[in-house]
Amino acid sequence: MLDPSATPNSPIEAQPTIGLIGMGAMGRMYATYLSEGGWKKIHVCDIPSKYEEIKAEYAGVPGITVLPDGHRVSRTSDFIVYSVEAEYIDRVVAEYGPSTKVGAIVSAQTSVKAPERAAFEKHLPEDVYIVSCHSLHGPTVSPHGQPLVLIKHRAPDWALTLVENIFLPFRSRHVYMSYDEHDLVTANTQAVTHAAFLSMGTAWASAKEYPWENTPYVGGIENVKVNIMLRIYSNKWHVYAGLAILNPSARVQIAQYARSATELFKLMLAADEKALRERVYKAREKVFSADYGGANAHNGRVPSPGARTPILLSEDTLDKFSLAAPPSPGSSRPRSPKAKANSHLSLLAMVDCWAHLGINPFLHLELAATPIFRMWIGVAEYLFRSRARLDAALNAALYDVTHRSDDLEFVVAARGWAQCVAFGSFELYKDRFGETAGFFRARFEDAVRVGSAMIQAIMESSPSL
Ligand SMILES: NC(=O)C1=CN([C@@H]2O[C@H](COP(=O)(O)OP(=O)(O)OC[C@H]3O[C@@H](n4cnc5c(N)ncnc54)[C@H](OP(=O)(O)O)[C@@H]3O)[C@@H](O)[C@H]2O)C=CC1
Ligand SMILES: O=C(O)C(=O)Cc1ccc(O)cc1
Repeated sequence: MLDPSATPNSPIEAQPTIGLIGMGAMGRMYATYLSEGGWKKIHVCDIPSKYEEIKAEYAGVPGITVLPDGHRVSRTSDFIVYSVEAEYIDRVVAEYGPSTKVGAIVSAQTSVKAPERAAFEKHLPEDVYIVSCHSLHGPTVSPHGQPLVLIKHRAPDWALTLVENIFLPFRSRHVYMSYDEHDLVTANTQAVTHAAFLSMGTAWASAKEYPWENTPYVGGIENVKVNIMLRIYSNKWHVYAGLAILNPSARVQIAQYARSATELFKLMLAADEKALRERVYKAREKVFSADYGGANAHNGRVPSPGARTPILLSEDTLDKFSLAAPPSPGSSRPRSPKAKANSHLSLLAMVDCWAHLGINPFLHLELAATPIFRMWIGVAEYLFRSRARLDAALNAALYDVTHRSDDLEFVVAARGWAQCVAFGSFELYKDRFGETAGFFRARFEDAVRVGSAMIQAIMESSPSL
């Protein structure tokens, strides 16, 4: 093992060679920003069979050299980032890790860190350092201003400084965590949020319903739900499967989400107004009151939700980000009919789940929120901040039976996703994901475009976030 105290200053030259193993969506995004940021020696590879194709694609791109495989990248690079499927990280590090250049710094983009850490500790030589990373956003979101988690696991200070400098072109906000903290935070934020959106998508697909065509629900925060659901289903299934199945904390959160949805739905079926109101108000108090002190609240550093500007824009502004067909020339689209309240089971269950698990979403919002998690809190606070809106949802949930079939589909979907994650089956996850994604595929292109514009507008409207 290198002695960090013996190497107080970086022995690596001013233009380090940066290695990227895995040139999928994230590897490519890293290559683009590092190249545009002026780094001159970026060695990249994907699996050997894609060598010629990637070489042709990157011919002439400043700074980038495509190599045939991870051995060549590992042997020649001072800083290496693996951006491969979480499910394969052990296999890939086992193969290329032993080729790592002496004294290099090794990192990975994996969304769940437990298997990555195990792979690094098992397969990397002792004379290399580990400073890992995780960009908390998808490949189509600009990294500017987004959180970039940095994990100094086995390294001297200069190595962390070097990694920070290499990533400067991203203009991301660096967030420092340990491997364990990372997995707990991302279980609380990403995994359970994705479970909610995956369930919405599966419920709509099972009901053979395109939600943007279902007029009672179209517009406002419903646009946020639909756009984000589609954004998730248009991404790679393995990203969501990995961070849910391989993160032990995530199972607990996802199971609680399904339990919350089921229990609330049973109260709705029984028309037990008293119990439902008590439970939902209690959750609201716990999650949204200023003096909330849940298990994850850190020394009173929790910002008061009442003191913050709400995350979401007005409903009128959100109406613009719709996937519904544009009005024909000369006619104006009627204002979205919002008179019909939605039972909002997916949101009631989310706040109930946060309350049960002692998760303070606002603390995560400050430190390490992905854009999707940010939107989701925004939707939840939109409903829960207003007693009138919340009561309208509860009345709809209890007494408007037209919501029952959608709510039933949602509960079945949430339970199915939770069971799939609990079983730890990548195959089942892939099949479930693919089936729902197939139902929505035709709208992915539009959804990514409209969703990116919506995320951008929401970010710009709340500069403090
Ligand atoms: N997409 C996202 O929103 C985010 C993803 N992440 C994480 O980043 C990592 C990569 O995700 P993403 O880029 O989206 O996924 P992709 O599937 O787009 O990219 C992964 C790439 O790694 C390649 N690969 C697999 N094995 C090897 C190997 N032995 N040598 C070289 N390349 C290999 C894959 O090839 P093949 O396809 O042939 O298997 C693929 O091209 C994942 O761990 C994910 O959790 C992190 C933040 C955001
Ligand atoms: O914002 C989200 O939650 C996304 O879905 C995009 C995403 C996916 C995986 C990550 O590790 C980080 C971000």
